[in-house]
Amino acid sequence: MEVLIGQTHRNMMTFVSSRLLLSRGNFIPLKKLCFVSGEAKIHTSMRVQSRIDRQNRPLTLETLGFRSERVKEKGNNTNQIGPMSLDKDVPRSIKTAPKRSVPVKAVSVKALEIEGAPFTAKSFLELGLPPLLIEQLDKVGLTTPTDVQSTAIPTISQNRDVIIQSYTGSGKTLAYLLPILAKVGPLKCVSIVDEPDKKKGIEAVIVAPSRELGMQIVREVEKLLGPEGRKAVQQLVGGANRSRQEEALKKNKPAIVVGTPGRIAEISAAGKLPTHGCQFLVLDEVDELLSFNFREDMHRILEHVGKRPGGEKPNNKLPPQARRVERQTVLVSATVPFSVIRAARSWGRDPLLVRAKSILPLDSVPASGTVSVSDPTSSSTSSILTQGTVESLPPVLKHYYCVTRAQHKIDTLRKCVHALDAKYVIAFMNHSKRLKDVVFKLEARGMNAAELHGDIGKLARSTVLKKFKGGEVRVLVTNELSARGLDVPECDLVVNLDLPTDSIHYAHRAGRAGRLGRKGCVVTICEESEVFVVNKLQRQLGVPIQDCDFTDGKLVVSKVEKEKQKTTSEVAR
Ligand SMILES: Nc1ncnc2c1ncn2[C@@H]1O[C@H](COP(=O)(O)OP(=O)(O)OP(=O)(O)O)[C@@H](O)[C@H]1O
Repeated sequence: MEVLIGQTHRNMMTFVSSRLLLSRGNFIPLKKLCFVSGEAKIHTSMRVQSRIDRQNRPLTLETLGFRSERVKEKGNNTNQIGPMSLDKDVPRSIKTAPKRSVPVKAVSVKALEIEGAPFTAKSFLELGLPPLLIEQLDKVGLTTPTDVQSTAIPTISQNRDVIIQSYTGSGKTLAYLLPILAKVGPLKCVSIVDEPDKKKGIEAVIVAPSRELGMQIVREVEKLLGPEGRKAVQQLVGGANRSRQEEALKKNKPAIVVGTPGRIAEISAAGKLPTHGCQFLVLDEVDELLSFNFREDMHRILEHVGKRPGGEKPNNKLPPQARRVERQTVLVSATVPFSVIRAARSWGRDPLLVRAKSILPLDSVPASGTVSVSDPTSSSTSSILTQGTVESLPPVLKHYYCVTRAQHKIDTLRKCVHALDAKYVIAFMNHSKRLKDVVFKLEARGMNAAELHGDIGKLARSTVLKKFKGGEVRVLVTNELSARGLDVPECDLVVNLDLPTDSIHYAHRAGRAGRLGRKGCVVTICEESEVFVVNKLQRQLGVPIQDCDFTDGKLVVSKVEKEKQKTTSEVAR
């Protein structure tokens, strides 16, 4: 069961009984929603389901402990950078909800008695962040929160354990960083006074699965802290000099550390990371962090960062959300398989699943099994097994596949880049040994390319990334290393030269393009014998992947595909 969060006036949230499907294209204010009985065929852009809390009261922002302070907006902002300003062709409702190409049957929908919800905040001011932080956001040109930021910031501010799930490039990093910076470090709320005698340790630990992602998060924090405050954050990523990191910890006494599991666990085991009083533990790309490779390090981190829930007894005289004595755990990913739901339940206290337009208490999510999505290749509304990839793809991304022989793949890639006139291309392969060969062949045909993978050393990795971001390299040929978190906002084309292993890997690779509402394409170049895998992927992801070719410098969608799409849209009508 889920809760719909919509735009109304009195900053309150409530729930809808039954599943409600809204028409794609226009965002409908909640108070305008009404009963729909029987079966109605409507395009779905958002699923709304009911949720009743444990005491059988409807879950509202107030039951979450949130009291919104509407703050008057400060005049007109000329430097507004929001999803809307990035891709003017696409209405907000499409950008914030994944496309489903097939009509689904709506069951009866009850009237909504909602008059207010703060989640369509128009500025960061509305989310209760401290003035110093708002000022800093303004300085770096950030004024409008994305939808997932509008839901996650107030929820985390109310000390809730959460899983943040939202599609790639939707701004999840700031969704957890801002409520942390509101309580920790030099930009925190002035009303938070440190106890004078208390020895200050690390107050927030952020874990990421790769060095690149870790450094990207550090840069984001440093950008907000500014030159004076940047010592409040320390990177603890692998591959960097450990003794320098330990010295910096001792000298600067940072409030926040960001790092990879191995290095954090190593320094913690050496007794040089004072995290026992830590307030926040964030696991970014949590489904990856749960993998076997990280098991031991993650175990140490979970045991030693802050107090685990269930230890000390909370003071019942305080209001519910002020009672918290243990660490707050925030899990983040675009893809949330059931292993993450199970982990959140065992590591957190009454965790919530926070999405761009909904908040879902985890105790209402089934322990295992199916997540219902519409199947784009059939006209039925069958429930299919997904691997947590529902709503993981940016809605504006277009997906294609092109069939070719193995020996023609690189030539097809070159044609694809020209046909789409793509400027920032990331091409994924499964084996790093073959990357060099692809780069060589592309360069031989006059296309600037470079390889990026774990074996080239950290300095070379940084240089290649810098060149790619600077436009010097047009095609970045890489492996799974770059699939998660890599943020190159200009990336307009992702190519799968090898098929990803599953829909989760497809989603993360694809999400390097079409970031924050920008246009982008994903092209999977495969052999005839692999087409069934592409079909399976599109079923699991709930997006159409169209058969295409590159002829006379243009992308041509196959006739059969066009017919299929036509039939689909007729059924939808
Ligand atoms: N409110 C905002 N206004 C403008 N730009 C933003 C805003 N929030 C985030 N961004 C920018 O959007 C881009 C994508 O953000 P981010 O990397 O946090 O996405 P993500 O959801 O974590 O993606 P992924 O799942 O791929 O890691 C970044 O360049 C970030 O600086």
